[in-house]
Amino acid sequence: MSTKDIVDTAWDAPHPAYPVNGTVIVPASKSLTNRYLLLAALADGPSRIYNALASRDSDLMIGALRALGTGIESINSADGTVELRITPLDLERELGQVQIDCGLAGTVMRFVPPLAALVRGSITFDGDPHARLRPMAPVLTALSDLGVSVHENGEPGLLPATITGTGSLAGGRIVVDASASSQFISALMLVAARSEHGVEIIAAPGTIASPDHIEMTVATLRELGVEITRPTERSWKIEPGRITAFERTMEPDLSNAGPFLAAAMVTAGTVRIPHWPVRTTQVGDQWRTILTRMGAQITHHEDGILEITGPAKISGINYADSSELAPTLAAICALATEPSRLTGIAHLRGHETDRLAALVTELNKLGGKVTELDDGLLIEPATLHGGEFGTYADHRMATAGAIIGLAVPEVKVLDIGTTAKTMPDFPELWTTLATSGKATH
Ligand SMILES: O=C(O)C1=C[C@@H](OP(=O)(O)O)[C@@H](O)[C@H](O)C1
Ligand SMILES: C=C(OP(=O)(O)O)C(=O)O
Repeated sequence: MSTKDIVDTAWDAPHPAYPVNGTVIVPASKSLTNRYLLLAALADGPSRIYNALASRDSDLMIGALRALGTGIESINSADGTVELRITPLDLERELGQVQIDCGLAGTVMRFVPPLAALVRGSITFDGDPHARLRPMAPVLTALSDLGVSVHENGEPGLLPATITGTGSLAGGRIVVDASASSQFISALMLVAARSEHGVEIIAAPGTIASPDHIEMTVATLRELGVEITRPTERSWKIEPGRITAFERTMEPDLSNAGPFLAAAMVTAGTVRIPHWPVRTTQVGDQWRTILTRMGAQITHHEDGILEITGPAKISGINYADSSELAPTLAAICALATEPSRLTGIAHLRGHETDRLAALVTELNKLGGKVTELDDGLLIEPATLHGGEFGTYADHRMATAGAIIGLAVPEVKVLDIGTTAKTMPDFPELWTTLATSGKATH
């Protein structure tokens, strides 16, 4: 059964009788693929992305960039990976009126509007029903502060919105509230080098959500020749200049590696993930620290394979700023023998769904003891039972439900097809891993 056929049905989460023992090739990083795609559109020549992610979020980014005039050719390589050949967009071209579907992709709804300010045309952004609830105000306000014409077509600070680009962006100094998402700062950074005078971005007082993702943006830009300085700890100055065309191979998505590592954790099994990078800007590299603290044995072999063996009993953890790892981590914590406290994740209320509310509701429905905190979750040990696990169009809720189902019989995950956002092959990869232990017993 393909992922498409199982959308909207309850999926019987595999519940193996044996610890898992398998190797999983994890698809490419969403955050890296979508950053490199956007930068290729603005680069000083044609670029190539090897091992690109093929998923709903990357398709939406490709669709948005093509609509703005970027040439993108997708080639299926003999080894099963996807190569993208990108010809940058022509900022002189008159585009007229363009509609962009953002789906539920934060990287499309936040990263592409600043690009729309650089082209010539009237670009309208909209998305899934839930996309209309995700915060947009800081990026729209920043563009307006930079002199760009922004029209909010619905509720203020939300999609749909129209940006009218004139083919150039003067640049300047802006204050951005990044407490609801790091993507507001990343979005402005990604296009800033192509402005006339550069852009200085100052984070407004308060928390900065998912700061690791801003570091990823800075590192990616610097690697392509963009000059960025840090006037203060809370500001970034991006100088005007070229973005160098490139050829890059995408790393596996280490956040999406999380559920497979979790499979080893919750069955006391062993999982191997090839191509784990030695150095990376991905937040998912934190799994090595997090899961070791929770009792796993983890080895990063010289050939690049990360191997994890789960413990007999999972320890609890107090952890701050787990960012997009939080739903997966919460599922592991719900199966731990000690309490856990996940903090610094208030902004998850504005993700694909209100993830704090969704995790409390769905884990507690299965007998869990999860309490919502101001900025996170308290997860106490409890004996879980089977039942339906709702996913609210959120790919990470779906994988969280699958993790619980691996350890608890008769869990049914609603709309497992939502994993297509970043990992369309998840059901097949998961079922293969879930049955991988048998051969060894
Ligand atoms: O820049 C990115 O690629 C992302 C930034 C983070 O967003 P928030 O800062 O909104 O958490 C993360 O959760 C999201 O999955 C991807
Ligand atoms: C928050 C996430 O996605 P988005 O890029 O849509 O913000 C996520 O993938 O966990």
